[in-house]
Amino acid sequence: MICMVLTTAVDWWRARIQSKMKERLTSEFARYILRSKLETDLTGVQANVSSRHSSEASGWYTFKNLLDTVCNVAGVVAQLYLSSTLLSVGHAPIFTVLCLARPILVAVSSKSLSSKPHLVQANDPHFLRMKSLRELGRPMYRQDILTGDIVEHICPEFRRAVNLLGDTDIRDPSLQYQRSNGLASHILTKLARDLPMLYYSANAVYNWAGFNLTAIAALHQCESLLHSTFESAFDSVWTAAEQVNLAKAVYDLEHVVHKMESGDLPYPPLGRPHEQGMAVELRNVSFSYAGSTSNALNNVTLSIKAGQLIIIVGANGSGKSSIVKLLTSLYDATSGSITVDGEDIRSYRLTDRRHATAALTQDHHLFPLSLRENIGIGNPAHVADMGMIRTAAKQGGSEGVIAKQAEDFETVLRQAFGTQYSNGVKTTDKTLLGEAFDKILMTPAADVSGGERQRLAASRTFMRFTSSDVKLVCVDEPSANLDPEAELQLFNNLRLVREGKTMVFVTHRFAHLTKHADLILCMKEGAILESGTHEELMALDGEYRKMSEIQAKAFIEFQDRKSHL
Ligand SMILES: Nc1ncnc2c1ncn2[C@@H]1O[C@H](COP(=O)(O)OP(=O)(O)OP(=O)(O)O)[C@@H](O)[C@H]1O
Repeated sequence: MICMVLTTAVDWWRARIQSKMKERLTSEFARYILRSKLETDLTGVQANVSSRHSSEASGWYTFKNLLDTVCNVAGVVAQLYLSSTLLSVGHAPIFTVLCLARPILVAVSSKSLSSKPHLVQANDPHFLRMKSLRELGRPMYRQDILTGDIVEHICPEFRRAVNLLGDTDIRDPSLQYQRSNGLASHILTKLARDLPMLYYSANAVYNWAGFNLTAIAALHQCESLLHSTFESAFDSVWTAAEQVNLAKAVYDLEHVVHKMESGDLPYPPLGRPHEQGMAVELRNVSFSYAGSTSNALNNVTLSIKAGQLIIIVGANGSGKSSIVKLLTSLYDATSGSITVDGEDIRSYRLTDRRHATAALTQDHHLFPLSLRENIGIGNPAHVADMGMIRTAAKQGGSEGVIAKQAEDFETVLRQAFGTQYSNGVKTTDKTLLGEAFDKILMTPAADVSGGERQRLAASRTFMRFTSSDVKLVCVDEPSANLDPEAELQLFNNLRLVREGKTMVFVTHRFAHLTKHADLILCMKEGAILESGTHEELMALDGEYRKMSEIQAKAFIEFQDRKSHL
């Protein structure tokens, strides 16, 4: 009775601290995983560094499994001791071996992928097609599917893929692997279970003097306990091995392929006054993206002096954005050299290089945070400074966008869902729960248009300019979603904060910018075709002049249309 009370008390106490420990360890691993993910370079993201095996819960389950293993082994030792005291000296080892037979057979014959290094790839074309078609149910495809009126095409195609797949086993590969044990080993393991019973039954018949009924009953009980403890001990040893691998995978995230090289030099270099902006030189730089067979940049040589305003123009795919990605340290050059203020770019600390550059592109996303934080985060040191945030909003042209939102600067676009589910409650129920559920589901998520998103992203970049660390600004066609007036305003505002910064503009609509440019680069097929000032390039009568004239024509047509309206 004392044992029972003690066990219950320990169990109660264990359940309480277990849930607390689980939450703590899981949150700690979640923080670790988040940091690793946030720090992964674009090269790492493209290399698709798998995080399939690294989950927040891994650490906890590893810890729990190791404890279970220790408990199970202790249980086995205790039960072996008990059975040996019940048996005469000669019988104890045989009885133990017979009890061990089944768990050992199960362990030897069972096949598990978990502790083996393995690779899995689905290659059945019908399975892959079925998966792809199933993806089309995601909300991101909804508009294309509705406007394309293709529901009636997708459903039969899905059925066709399923039919073609037939009876192919599509369960998890580890389950498929486990199943393939032969019938003989199956029968053998079943038989092994009865070995101890056979042994003491035979002994009871042939050696009845050495066995009494009480001993048999106690042994029977002991044997069942031993079976289950052995089995769970083996199980927990296997699972612990697997869990340790999973926990290791979380720590491996830290060694993710960060291909970007980082040096030791601080930037700006200590003791060197740095008021003018970053000076950059590219010498015979070639660059190709991971997995790509062709070069995005071929032997590019160019010199950007501190504080200059550079404009890069050229056809689609000519390598303009790739130059920006090298300048903003998103990638390293494949060959050739890039120097910043006279030193190899890779000799500077990567974090310093990133502090010193700011980029405004058309690929920015708004974070699921308040609009205030979305802008303020541009300069984390002043994330709560409403004065600076309002100025940045004005400069980026997002003041009006924010004023339109229900909660002004505090509006959160696409708030992450917390816990949200219902059980047996429908939105149509005329009950308090039904109404509450309806309200939860019907609260529309605030959203903005493409151009408005662009303005908010621009405001974040303006906020970033408030940091005196920024010495190079790269603006890569941020105007794709902006109307011409907003675009002009944005460029003018960007020029106004140019002081002490080198600026690189990539644009297709360069007419109003050229007069401010110190240098214009015209690119074609990954190389710089022409470079110089607007007048010099016009005099060359080449690609730049052609593009410029097409643009001027389009501009005149636009002005004509505007005056007619
Ligand atoms: N992530 C990527 N992976 C592989 N290849 C890429 C990637 N991004 C760009 N490329 C290729 O690199 C080359 C140069 O692309 P880049 O984006 O630099 O051109 P761009 O002049 O900026 O084009 P656009 O005017 O269309 O923006 C193109 O051939 C493109 O297909």
